[in-house]
Amino acid sequence: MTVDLTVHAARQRVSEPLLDARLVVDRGGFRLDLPLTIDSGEVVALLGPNGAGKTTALRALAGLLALSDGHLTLAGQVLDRPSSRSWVPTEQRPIGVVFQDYLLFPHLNALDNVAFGPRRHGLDRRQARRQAADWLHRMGLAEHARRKPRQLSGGQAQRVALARALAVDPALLLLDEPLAALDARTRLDTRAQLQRHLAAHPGATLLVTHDPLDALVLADRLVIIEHGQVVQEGDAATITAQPRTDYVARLVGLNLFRGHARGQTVLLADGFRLTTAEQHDGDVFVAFPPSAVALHPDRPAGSPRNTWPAAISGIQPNGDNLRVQLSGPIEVAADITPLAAAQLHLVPGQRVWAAVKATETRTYPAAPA
Ligand SMILES: Nc1ncnc2c1ncn2[C@@H]1O[C@H](COP(=O)(O)OP(=O)(O)OP(=O)(O)O)[C@@H](O)[C@H]1O
Repeated sequence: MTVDLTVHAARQRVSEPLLDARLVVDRGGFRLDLPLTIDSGEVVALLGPNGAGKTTALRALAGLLALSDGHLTLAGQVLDRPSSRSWVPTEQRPIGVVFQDYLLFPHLNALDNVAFGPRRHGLDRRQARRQAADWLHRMGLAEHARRKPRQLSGGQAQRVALARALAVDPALLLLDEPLAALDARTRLDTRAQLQRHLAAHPGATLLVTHDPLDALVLADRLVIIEHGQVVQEGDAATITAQPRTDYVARLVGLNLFRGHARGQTVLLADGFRLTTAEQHDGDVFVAFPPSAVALHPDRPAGSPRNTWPAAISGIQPNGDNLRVQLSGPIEVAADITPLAAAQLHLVPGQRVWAAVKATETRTYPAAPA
């Protein structure tokens, strides 16, 4: 009988996510209420605009902020549950943290920075250093072991910080904007290396980032929060195909409108009508990429298109193209080539005609599936 129960309990444990949390934190007038589960080996990216609650969530997980309600369970251990007054302090949580600005100890060399974690977890100096040397080797930093942080490049320092976090074999790895402080080139290399190390990490990983590319490359699943609440969650392909808020649409580089569909016509709240390729009935989102928006000096001929007069409110470089912000009956972004911009003599304030083919739009129901 006892054996059966044990087996049952073990099976239950296997099917449970490694991290199982509902993070409720009240801070002044702000409330975070974030259900969050992460499986072993899974990388989840937490995205959101400024002030959405990402740092609050990280701090609650790390034990730097107490939950007001909800629970936080990691590898079967309750780390924080206000209702049962359960609380495990930061230093006893099996969690590794990598911050944007590395936070390495400036007076310790790379080896001792990495050895710090294992030392704190009870290994003696020699064992801790051996473990640290092994991690530096895996990170391709063996020859930099004796260097102080100021003698390392940004990318190297970030890898030392990652080695330090992983050296304690954490059940949960927290990455707070880990690539934000790096220049573009280093970022590319470090992102690729990080991807390899995360794939090998058996624990759960939560990556907080503003950068959609980091999230798309590094994460298995995206959780997007706004005002302390989840607004969208899923894999990159689903979110990219069907954004559900303006923030998510901008994140994935799409123009997004909400309206009421009847057949191939969608009536937006301000009375503007968009013609779509697909037929729908009811509340829908209509999305199209900036590259689908064509600009013309005069009203374009041919009618099965959406056309409207617009004014140019901004122009910025965007990769090899220019991203043009348009105001008018609807606000959209358009991507055009520098050559087209020169031919149209585009300047802010100028009036143009915008056009989007119905076949370039995607329409999907606004009520969550
Ligand atoms: N020490 C504090 N006391 C009270 N409110 C706070 C405190 N720190 C942050 N807040 C509030 O909590 C909310 C969430 O902030 P948080 O820093 O978690 O957002 P974030 O998503 O990390 O933003 P960012 O991307 O700008 O770092 C904000 O409304 C902020 O004003």
